[in-house]
Amino acid sequence: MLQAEGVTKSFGGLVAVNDVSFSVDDEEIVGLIGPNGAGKTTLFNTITGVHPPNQGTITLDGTELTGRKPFEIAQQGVVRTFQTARTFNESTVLENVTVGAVFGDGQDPDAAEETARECLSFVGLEDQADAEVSGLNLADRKLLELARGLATDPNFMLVDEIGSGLTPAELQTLTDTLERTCHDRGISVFWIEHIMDAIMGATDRIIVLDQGQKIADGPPEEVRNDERVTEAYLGGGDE
Ligand SMILES: Nc1ncnc2c1ncn2[C@@H]1O[C@H](COP(=O)(O)OP(=O)(O)OP(=O)(O)O)[C@@H](O)[C@H]1O
Repeated sequence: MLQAEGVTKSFGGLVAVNDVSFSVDDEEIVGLIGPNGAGKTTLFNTITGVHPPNQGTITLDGTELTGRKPFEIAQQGVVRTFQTARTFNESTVLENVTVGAVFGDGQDPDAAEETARECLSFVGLEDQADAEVSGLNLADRKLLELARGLATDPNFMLVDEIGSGLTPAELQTLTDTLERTCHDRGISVFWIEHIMDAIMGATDRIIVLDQGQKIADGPPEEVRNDERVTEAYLGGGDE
């Protein structure tokens, strides 16, 4: 279980994350939403060690993550996927995922390739193993990003706006893959997404931030009908 207590992160005078406490249980898939500038990315950065909190604590299965370096946090099994897939375009799909297993999980090359093939199969990209990454469409790049994360053998996955730019069918495939990641592989998923229908349909619980503060935390249908959440989005304007 990931547990955050009273996490605060300021940039100069701006309090981007303000006294936020929450938990993500084992094998739980939790959405993180909120208007632009609410503090979602900053909260992710406090977990991964990119921007350590000024106050508060973050633990994973009782191990203190607060104040540790990003690579140490990654070694604890916390992996993050990015909005824009950070892949090596000149290499093949299989090589990209193998790198995840070698550097993320310390596997030797043969074991890493076997892990990579299994992860590609899990996300449905096994037929593309030998394709160059530069030839993949956007949806497949996002699945590749997930496979790379899975190859590091994580127990906690942070997913950052992976749904943008996809067709409804592609989004459904991605959402199903995230749900299977959580429920079949036992990996907790903490997922920032702006596409409401996707996140409402796929998550066990949703946490809502507004202006750095947590304003709701509950099942999707409860959050959808929460007055504070509606107000935050109306006030936020463009979402
Ligand atoms: N490195 C930084 N230096 C200064 N201010 C920052 C930094 N990172 C974020 N902020 C500020 O912190 C606030 C929260 O930003 P953050 O990116 O976490 O919001 P968000 O909810 O992820 O927004 P979006 O949905 O637009 O990505 C914003 O006011 C932003 O300008």
